Amino acid sequence: MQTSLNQETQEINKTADRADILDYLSYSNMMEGNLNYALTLTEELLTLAPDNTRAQNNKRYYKKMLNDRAIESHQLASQRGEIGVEDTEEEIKHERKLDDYRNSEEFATYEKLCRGEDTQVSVNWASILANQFEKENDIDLLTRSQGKICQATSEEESKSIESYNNILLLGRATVHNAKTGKLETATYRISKSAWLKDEDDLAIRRVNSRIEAATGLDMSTAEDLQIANYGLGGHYEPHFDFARKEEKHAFKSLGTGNRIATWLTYMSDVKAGGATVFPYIGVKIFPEKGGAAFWYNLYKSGEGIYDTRHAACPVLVGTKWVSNKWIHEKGQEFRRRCGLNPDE
Ligand SMILES: O=C(O)CCC(=O)C(=O)O
Ligand SMILES: [Fe+2]
Repeated sequence: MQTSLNQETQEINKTADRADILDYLSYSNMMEGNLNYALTLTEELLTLAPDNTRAQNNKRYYKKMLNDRAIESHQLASQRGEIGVEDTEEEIKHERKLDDYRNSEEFATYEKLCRGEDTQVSVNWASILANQFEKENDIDLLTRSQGKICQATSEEESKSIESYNNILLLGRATVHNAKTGKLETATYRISKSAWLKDEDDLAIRRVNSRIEAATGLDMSTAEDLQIANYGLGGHYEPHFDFARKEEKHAFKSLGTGNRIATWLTYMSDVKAGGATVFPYIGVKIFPEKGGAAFWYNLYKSGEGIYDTRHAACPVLVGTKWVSNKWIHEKGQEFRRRCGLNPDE
């Protein structure tokens, strides 16, 4: 809401009603205990809508609460013999403070792509990738454009993957801490996920076999299929799927090498938001149920492709279901042969 208010202030052609935003924002600030700010917002609302009786009542109520609060802290201070201490400014609780990363150019590009805007693209990476993929794999059942692959799962498969049983398995998604090598939750990844094995369901076996047929890569060393569900605001900020050289412990316990490729299936449409975006190359993929995205994370030399940095944009309306298949290096020796050309 604060972001909406800031945006409305800057907009020339208004896309939202400022009075509505002030109404919601003052209420949420009151609930969080930011009474002074709630009062300021309500006073502004009353300049726009002087007859709004709820705002008139709220103004009286906030003033009374502020007054009670002042009396209470005065009494506490006098009990402690601290009379004369100046009131300090009320600090806004839960205010979103922007850290350096969120002020960075990369983050601005990520947000731009998430809004569906175009950014500068140095190469048409998506089509390069799609062509390379097409050349190496003879498959007719999939059609693709812009790195997207259609019909990766059927309606029935998606339904059975999102079944009640599997929903019960979902837990808060974690990220890998590069320093400790341990998994932990992080505010930059908000979603729920679960790992599903081949033996769990016929649908999983079928999806995995289709990925093997489509990519020509060996699935026996791949990670289990990860299903992920993003609710409102769910997102995963820019990251790499592969482990960088300094992340020595990343996939050590698996013993299957680095993540050579990612196959991402969209199991739902998303009403608004929820795109997968690649900020370095300006690619954005808005989910389409049954579609998939595929990309190599490593060159044939085994070096990481830094252009694959990507993110899951916040879901704005609706809910998003995806499944991830991370394919590993081991077992691909004859399927995707090593190369010495650094750009291959
Ligand atoms: O959900 C998406 O669009 C991308 C998810 C992703 O990048 C991941 O889970 O590693
Ligand atoms: Fe990812």
